Amino acid sequence: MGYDNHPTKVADLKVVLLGESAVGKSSLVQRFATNSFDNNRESTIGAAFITKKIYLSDENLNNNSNELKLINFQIWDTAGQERYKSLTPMYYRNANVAIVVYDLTDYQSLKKAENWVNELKLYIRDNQFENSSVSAKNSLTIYLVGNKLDLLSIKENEGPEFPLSLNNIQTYKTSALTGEGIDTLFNSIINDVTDDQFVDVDDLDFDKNSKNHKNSRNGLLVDLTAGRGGTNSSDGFTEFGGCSC
Ligand SMILES: Nc1nc2c(ncn2[C@@H]2O[C@H](COP(=O)(O)OP(=O)(O)OP(=O)(O)O)[C@@H](O)[C@H]2O)c(=O)[nH]1
Repeated sequence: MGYDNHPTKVADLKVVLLGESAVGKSSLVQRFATNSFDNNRESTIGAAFITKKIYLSDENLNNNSNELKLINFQIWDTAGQERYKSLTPMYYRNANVAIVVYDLTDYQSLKKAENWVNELKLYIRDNQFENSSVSAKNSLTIYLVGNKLDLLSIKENEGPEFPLSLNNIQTYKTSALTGEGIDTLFNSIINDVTDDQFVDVDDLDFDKNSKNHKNSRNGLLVDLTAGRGGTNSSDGFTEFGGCSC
């Protein structure tokens, strides 16, 4: 099957990034979206919104049904500065995935990540209480990410010791600077998307004329035309909407 074919199934995946300021949330998103890194990134104001399409190639699928699946990542990159904290529930509400980021070289940022995980657990508990039959479509999965792996020397230990409350959370180590660990993190997120999160394209108004530039990366077909918007002072976007980055 050729990849000029259109996807047969599509899943919208709402992702939110949370964590202390300067741990590298925006840099992780940039690495994922455009496989690039910006040394002079400015702190996010409010939140930034980025979209990214990932096509799942045949070898990613556990069946021989000639299906091409598409995951539409809708990523909210929140500002880590304390003054924006009260806005954050607005972004994790209705999210499918929360990526809680800390800096592997900064113990305080791990404590902050622990606070976020506890807040998210309370949200999940209350949400499940309200909806007794929660499907994967409307549940929230937490991924804990220690970033700046490149700053840990081989001799050093594996980063700060984990508080017990974080023991049952999936954890990953990344470097937005080198790209190490980014594919592992996002492949896990993709693998955790369940069948009931996909809808048949026949049921959607899919734009059959859209042209996507696809690139093979670790078995995934990656659409390099990521869109972004939001209020990040470094790129000057002041409203939501698609533009190339
Ligand atoms: N060495 C190293 N530096 C990184 C890495 N990721 C980000 N940085 C740097 O850390 C600083 C903060 O990165 P950001 O991506 O802006 O951090 P943030 O968590 O989005 O910060 P806020 O927007 O304030 O919440 C920048 O100077 C980045 O260049 C990494 O993996 N390794």
